Amino acid sequence: MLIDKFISEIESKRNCAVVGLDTQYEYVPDKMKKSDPIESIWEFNKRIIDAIYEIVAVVKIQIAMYEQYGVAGLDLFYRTSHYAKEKGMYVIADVKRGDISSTAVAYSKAFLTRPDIDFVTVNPYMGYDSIKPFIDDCVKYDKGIFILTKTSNPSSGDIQDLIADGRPIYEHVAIKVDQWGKDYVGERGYSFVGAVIGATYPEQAKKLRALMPNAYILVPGYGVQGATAQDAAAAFNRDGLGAIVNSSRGILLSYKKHPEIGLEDAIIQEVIRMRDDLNSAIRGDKK
Ligand SMILES: O=C(O)c1cc(=O)[nH]c(=O)n1[C@@H]1O[C@H](COP(=O)(O)O)[C@@H](O)[C@H]1O
Repeated sequence: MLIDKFISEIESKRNCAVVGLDTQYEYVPDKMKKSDPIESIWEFNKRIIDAIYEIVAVVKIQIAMYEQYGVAGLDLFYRTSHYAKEKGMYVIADVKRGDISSTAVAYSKAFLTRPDIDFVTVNPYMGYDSIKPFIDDCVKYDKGIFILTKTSNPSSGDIQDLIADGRPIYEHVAIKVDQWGKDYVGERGYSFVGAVIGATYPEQAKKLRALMPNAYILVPGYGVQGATAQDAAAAFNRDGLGAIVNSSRGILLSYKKHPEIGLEDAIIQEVIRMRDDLNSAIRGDKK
């Protein structure tokens, strides 16, 4: 199962960090900027992937950053996913889809039938029939999903924290994630039905971790959104597994903090710093 191979790859790289390719033209170093934003971003993405693929197992590509450039941007999204896959990386398409089942079937087909995409993010607001087409395709094509459960943003509590039947809605979502994923647990004890929990909510993460012990958790919010490795560690199980931690701007823009070194060196330095920071918080490794 994909989820088992995915875990082995994270273990062999000893790195649960996800590099978020939320790339936009403004992020490209001035020296690399060409008149065509698409080609500039492509060059930037390729150089980042070339720099990281031996030490990082996973990239997350945020589709909104590409869609803002229209059809050429979408083509760039797929060129990027294809390139990362060619380099042996796991690819999460961060698309946050969710709609009635007939539409969800099409959304799922758009991403999960592709060999260059391993996981998608989905929104559970519309309930099980909006998620099931993705689960069916995960079975058919050996893929995985991450279901938004407690998101990292400051307003995530507006709806997710409301109390229903004595507990916050995000806990109800976690219980559903656990139920929906129970039949799809691989050899390593994790299901391909995963969850998203923001690193910015560590207290909630502890409870949620216990409510869905078999879910792999995508943890955004490390770095620019203010969460620390200690915060992110709340989403992990005792086995040191069970979660992956994303940083996008923190890595993409790291070259600005180190003008004295080249782009690749700055990216590698930041990725290694993040990896060691996480391993120290999760397993007590020496930094
Ligand atoms: O699903 C996500 O990845 C996600 C969920 C969430 O709760 N919060 C969150 O920030 N994200 C995504 O994670 C990335 C965070 O980017 P940085 O804040 O730049 O590291 C963006 O692509 C967000 O869309």
